[in-house]
Amino acid sequence: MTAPGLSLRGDLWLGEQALIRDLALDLPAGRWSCLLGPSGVGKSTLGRLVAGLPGPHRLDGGLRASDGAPLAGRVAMMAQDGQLLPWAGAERNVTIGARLRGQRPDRARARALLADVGLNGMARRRPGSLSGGERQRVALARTLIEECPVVVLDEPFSALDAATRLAMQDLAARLLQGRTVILITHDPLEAVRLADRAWILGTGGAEALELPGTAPPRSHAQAATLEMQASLLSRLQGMQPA
Ligand SMILES: Nc1ncnc2c1ncn2[C@@H]1O[C@H](COP(=O)(O)OP(=O)(O)OP(=O)(O)O)[C@@H](O)[C@H]1O
Repeated sequence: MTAPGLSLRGDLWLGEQALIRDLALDLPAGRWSCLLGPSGVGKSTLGRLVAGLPGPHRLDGGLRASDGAPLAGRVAMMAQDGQLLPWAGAERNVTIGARLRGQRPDRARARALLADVGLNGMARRRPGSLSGGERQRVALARTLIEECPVVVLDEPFSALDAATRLAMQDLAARLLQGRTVILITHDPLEAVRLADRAWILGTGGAEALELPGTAPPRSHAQAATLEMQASLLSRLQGMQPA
């Protein structure tokens, strides 16, 4: 599996509403690109566009993969709300992609991933009997089991406590090594820990961020990480509507 880079150009529209003008994003192949920005700016819309999900969104300058091949079938997305099937247990939720494609589900891999995300012994539990953070980890396992070269993670760790969040960030960084990952997050520390590249999206386009010179995943305790987190938080605070 070779992961392509992605190029996004032009204005992002949702129906008749222009969300972001003049996007010019080059997401490097096999790396983590992080998108931040105020609520409602269009980050999830952009994620859904990359994932090829249906909807009234469009990017009028185009979305291209660096290898020139279509993206269809090469993107896995973990949506903000997880979108688990309420009637299926955790393991069946994790293997739903294979089932829908008519393939034999890899149950052993699903159980191993559930154990990796800290849900050992919960394979049969339905979403309704899981906490919000546990549901989010089932959705993460479902994304990780797909062998897609491009992965969109839309606020994947938002429901987790701080320690579990750090552990899941490290797990995702390890298991998604070599994939082209788009991480949408509101958490400046998460962005600084995981990103190879990062941008703040606004209605006028994307502003690239300077990141520490070390390779991700970066320690949450390093001075450079904490300094960058603080400065990013101040910038995001300045972008909120009064
Ligand atoms: N199905 C929809 N129909 C109409 N408008 C929508 C729909 N989904 C989103 N929007 C609007 O599109 C805009 C962008 O939404 P989007 O979810 O992409 O923002 P976001 O940056 O991901 O926000 P957040 O950080 O709060 O998740 C918002 O103004 C939102 O109200």
